[in-house]
Amino acid sequence: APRQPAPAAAAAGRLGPLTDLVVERLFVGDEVAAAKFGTGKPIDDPAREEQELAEVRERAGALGIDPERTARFFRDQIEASKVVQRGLFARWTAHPGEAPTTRPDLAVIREELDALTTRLLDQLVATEPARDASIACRVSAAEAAVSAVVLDRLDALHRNALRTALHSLC
Ligand SMILES: O=C(O)C(=O)C[C@]1(C(=O)O)C=C[C@@H](O)C=C1
Repeated sequence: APRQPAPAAAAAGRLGPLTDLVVERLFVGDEVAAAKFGTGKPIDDPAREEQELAEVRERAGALGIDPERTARFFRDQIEASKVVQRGLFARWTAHPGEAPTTRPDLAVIREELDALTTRLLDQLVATEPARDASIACRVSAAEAAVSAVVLDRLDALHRNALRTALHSLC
């Protein structure tokens, strides 16, 4: 069964709180997979993605952070969710006994994703000065990622997804 989305444990460093939200969103990907698996509903929903990206571009502008950079960050989060979903679909197809037995409501899950978007935007604002092209940013990102992997006990699939999610952070 997919892990229930829970607040991630506190990852280390100045990018820790942002990374915790990123991990929380990855685990919502488990819920999305459970909502779609066996229904014929495709993992990719380009219209929903465009709506999410348009929304964050607009809100980024209002928050005083770069709209295109913010959209790129969310594109990475969406791609990471798809890494999780594809991996779980493959796992559940190969091992039907591991497939979820209850199907969550995608509409409810999307409300959770929308709530996470607001919190992620707040953290993008808070970390904006730290997210430059510096070595210090990369060290902070690595510190946060490594601690999240350990504290949240991320398996190989979620570790890969986390790498995708943090790809353009610095
Ligand atoms: O809402 C969905 O259907 C999801 O699969 C979640 C999500 C996302 O991460 O926001 C990921 C892939 C889809 O293409 C659209 C959105």
